[in-house]
Amino acid sequence: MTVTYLKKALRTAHSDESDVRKAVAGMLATIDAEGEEAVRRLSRQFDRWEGEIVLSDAARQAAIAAVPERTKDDIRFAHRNIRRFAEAQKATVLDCSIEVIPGLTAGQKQIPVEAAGCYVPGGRYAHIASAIMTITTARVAGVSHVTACSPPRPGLGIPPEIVFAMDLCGADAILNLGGVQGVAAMANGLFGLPKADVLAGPGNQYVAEAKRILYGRVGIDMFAGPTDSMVLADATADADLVAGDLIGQAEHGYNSPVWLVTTSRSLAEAVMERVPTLIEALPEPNRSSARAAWTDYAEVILCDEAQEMADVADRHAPEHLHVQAADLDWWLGRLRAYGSLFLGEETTVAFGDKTSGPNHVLPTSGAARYTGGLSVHKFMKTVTWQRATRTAARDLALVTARISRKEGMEGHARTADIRLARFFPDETFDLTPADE
Ligand SMILES: NC(=O)c1ccc[n+]([C@@H]2O[C@H](COP(=O)([O-])OP(=O)(O)OC[C@H]3O[C@@H](n4cnc5c(N)ncnc54)[C@H](O)[C@@H]3O)[C@@H](O)[C@H]2O)c1
Ligand SMILES: [Zn+2]
Repeated sequence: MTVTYLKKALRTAHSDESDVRKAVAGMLATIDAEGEEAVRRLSRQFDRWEGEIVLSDAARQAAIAAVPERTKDDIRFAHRNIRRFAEAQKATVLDCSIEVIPGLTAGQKQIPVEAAGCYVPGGRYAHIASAIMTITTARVAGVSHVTACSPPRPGLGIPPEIVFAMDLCGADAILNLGGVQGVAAMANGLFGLPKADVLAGPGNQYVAEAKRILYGRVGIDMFAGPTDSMVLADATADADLVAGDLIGQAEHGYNSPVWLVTTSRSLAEAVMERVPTLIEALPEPNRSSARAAWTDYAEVILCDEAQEMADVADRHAPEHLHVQAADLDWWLGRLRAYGSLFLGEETTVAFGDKTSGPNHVLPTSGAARYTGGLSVHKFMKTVTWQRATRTAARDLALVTARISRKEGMEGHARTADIRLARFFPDETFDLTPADE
């Protein structure tokens, strides 16, 4: 491959992994040992929060009353779209059954988990949309109990718009908790709430690492840490739109990579020229985040042809992938690794982030190589069942006994033997592997 880096990243999402891992593992161990007391202490330490942990009904209603009507309508619009999309997904998650051999019927069933814990990030921005994405999806999947948590603002608690969204989307309980302590409180079932079976939601590197370590004890949606975005653009793309889209996503945080991959040197140069102006025009603290993300993490990659651009995209496996190039159907057919794909300049990643329908909780740091984003499936278990007639049991028992003996598993073999003896007392069977 002959790609040319017009700009190279100085750091990657994996640069400071081991420090974060150590810090988070220590915090989780403390919470395991000391429970709610440790959670309160960490909440004081990281979020300067001294107030109630489980939001009371009165506080919930007070927050809802404080949200302007237009904001409520906007949140309802987004909720409707995200719910409609999740419901369409749910309709594709089906039970099935077949007769595998005559008399042996087997099937799969979809069972939602009992309890979900939804993390709504909020350290820097008030991620209203993350509340909608996680809680709505859990509800559509059929989860019985949904807990949501988000970092409280010192002295104020969770921003009222987030509380409104959590309530609208169906959160049973709301915790004034962020970070590792929020994730652990939901996983461990502290503060009188059920233990979460699945944790979902994006967050910073501490949140993502806490979920990763807890995985196994609980299910998680995926590794969803610092956000990343790639734009694939050819000579037909509009440099202003491309530059704006890159910097728009770079404001997420100092460690949010954005990548431009293009076949057009002149487009790349035009974008790189516009970027500094766009960064400087942002308010603080967004400006500092975007500047750091651009300086340290961004890449601009020049390719010879579209096929090569697609290969670069597949290797990065970006969370968000935005094609601003000719022949959108070709790209849709060709691209293999992304969390969510945006086709054409009429849409943009921010539409997906906030309102359009497909989920915005997506795999980051290359996790799109092996998983898609949050969907109803992540809150459901595909389980299987089987039942047999005596005729089918006869065929199955013979083979099971012989394979079990080949494996050295005599106990297994005897569960087959006894059935043959019970169900077919007048017959004799050769239950040793044929070649012995
Ligand atoms: N992948 C996605 O779908 C997606 C979507 C939206 C946002 N995001 C990401 O979510 C993240 C939001 O980050 P945020 O920080 O604003 O909010 P956050 O809620 O994820 O994290 C805030 C919490 O981090 C904890 N914390 C802060 N510093 C710490 C430290 N030194 N040690 C231990 N814990 C510490 C605090 O307890 C605080 O409550 C961003 O990285 C953004 O890119 C991802
Ligand atoms: Zn975004």
